[in-house]
Amino acid sequence: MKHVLSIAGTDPSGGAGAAADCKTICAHGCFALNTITAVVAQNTQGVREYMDVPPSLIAAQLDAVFEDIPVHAVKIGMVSVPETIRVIAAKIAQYKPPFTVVDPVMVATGGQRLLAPEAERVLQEELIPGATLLTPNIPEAEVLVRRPISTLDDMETAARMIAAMGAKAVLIKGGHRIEDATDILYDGTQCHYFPGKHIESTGTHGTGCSLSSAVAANLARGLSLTAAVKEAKTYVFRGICHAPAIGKGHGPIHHFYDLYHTVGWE
Ligand SMILES: Nc1ncnc2c1ncn2[C@@H]1O[C@H](COP(=O)(O)OP(=O)(O)OP(=O)(O)O)[C@@H](O)[C@H]1O
Ligand SMILES: Cc1ncc(CO)c(N)n1
Repeated sequence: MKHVLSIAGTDPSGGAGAAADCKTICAHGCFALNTITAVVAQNTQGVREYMDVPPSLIAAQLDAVFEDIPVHAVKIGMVSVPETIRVIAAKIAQYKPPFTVVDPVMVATGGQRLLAPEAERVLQEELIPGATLLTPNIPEAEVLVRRPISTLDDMETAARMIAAMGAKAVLIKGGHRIEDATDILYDGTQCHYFPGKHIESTGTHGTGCSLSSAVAANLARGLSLTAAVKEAKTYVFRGICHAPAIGKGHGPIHHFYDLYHTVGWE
């Protein structure tokens, strides 16, 4: 069985962050490991407040996992402040997991910031260069490239520009588009399109967390980057289609726990 580590903030309403990551990783037949970066009081209606976990405790969590259990892939989500980013980057450089998928979480669905403004540059300089794959949504990509993105051509250009910042590959997610939900992957050589219909739904809380965790799990399972992204997008699309009506705001997607059956623990 493959072990996938989520490094993320919490969501007590279970739709985003560490909870979404764990559900997704388990649904992909992998074993979910956790490191918490911030304790967030949020629900389907928005973020109320949060407290960052001290960097020494983040380091201790990561040491506890890496010294004990082989990690086949890592997914990094909410990193909040420069000190959090620096400690995670140092531990990734120390333990060198085979795959590191970075979701550069900046703003929650309700508009609340989850990344301090002064952390944007640190994320770009210290976390992007170690990433196997960076998965910004359109607003996050706009912050990174400092220009507006509206067309698919803009997305392609942005993906190439972000790859030039040091990520091996970049997936710009199209969930914020209105005409469709096409995602574009730049793999360091060429762009691949992952077309998708935009579904009008309130069950889209944590789609980004689930997508990046699904890609990390698929890479750990041995899929190629393009296959890992294709399967992950299908997983999230189906999750939105079958979203349970939970909460009064933007609810979670459905997770398919019967997708992969583990027949042995090798
Ligand atoms: N309404 C939608 N219809 C179809 N696909 C969607 C929709 N919303 C998001 N997706 C898909 O879900 C994945 C995540 O994309 P999105 O742009 O929503 O990420 P995000 O903004 O980081 O998510 P989060 O809500 O967790 O912050 C992508 O594959 C995207 O195409
Ligand atoms: C902890 C956390 N990470 C990411 C997001 C973005 O969906 C969120 N709302 N909360």
